[in-house]
Amino acid sequence: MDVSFENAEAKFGPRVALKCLSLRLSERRIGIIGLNGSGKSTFSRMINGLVLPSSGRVVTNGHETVSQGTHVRAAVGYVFQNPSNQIVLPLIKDDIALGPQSRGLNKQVTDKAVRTVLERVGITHLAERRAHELSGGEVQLAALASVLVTSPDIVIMDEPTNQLDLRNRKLVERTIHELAENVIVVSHDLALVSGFDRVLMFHDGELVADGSAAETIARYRTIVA
Ligand SMILES: Nc1ncnc2c1ncn2[C@@H]1O[C@H](COP(=O)(O)OP(=O)(O)OP(=O)(O)O)[C@@H](O)[C@H]1O
Repeated sequence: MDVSFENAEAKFGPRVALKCLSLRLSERRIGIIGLNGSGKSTFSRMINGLVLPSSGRVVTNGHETVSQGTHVRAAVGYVFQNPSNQIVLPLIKDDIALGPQSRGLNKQVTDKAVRTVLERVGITHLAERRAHELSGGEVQLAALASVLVTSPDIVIMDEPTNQLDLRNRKLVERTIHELAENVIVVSHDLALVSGFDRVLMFHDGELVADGSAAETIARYRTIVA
């Protein structure tokens, strides 16, 4: 992964959601923490071009997010805060098949890719299930499978353990830790990011801490204390 923010700022109307920021991300596992409304999701959405900079630029794996959005989105898979919204087809296996199908892969190759990713995420038993029947943890894993099947270099997950019970949280946490892809996780779950290579903390739209997980989490505790 190679992500650069070059004097990048994000505004929604007059409101600055992310203040001017320059940094480079190359670590394999990056956590993003901070209070509600601090700019975490905005920052993570700028990496895949969902939010475009109002000034400056963001370059993801060599592609500028404004002018090369298609390349950026191919490189970055995004699991949203409410992943049930990103599962669009009733059956989980059909939804996961959408990615390979949209790349023009034939049925045989698509079916194999779907089987492989279901096994990888440990949800083969959910293939024929309907999204609205699944638990929160199962939905997270199904959305993750839909993203992984497109072979992204970077996977961003926004609040992946939010509202999960302890068992599902552990399941999702273990799955994230086993991913071979580069991972960026936005979370209020400090335990989840505590083993990551680098953790950033935002406060009021500003990057206020950037370092090891232990350093940044310690700083976060001083802010919420
Ligand atoms: N599409 C939008 N339009 C207008 N304002 C927005 C939009 N998205 C975010 N904001 C504002 O930008 C600021 C940062 O929001 P953001 O979602 O990045 O925060 P966050 O740290 O991810 O919050 P949370 O932990 O609650 O998810 C907030 O004040 C929010 O209201």
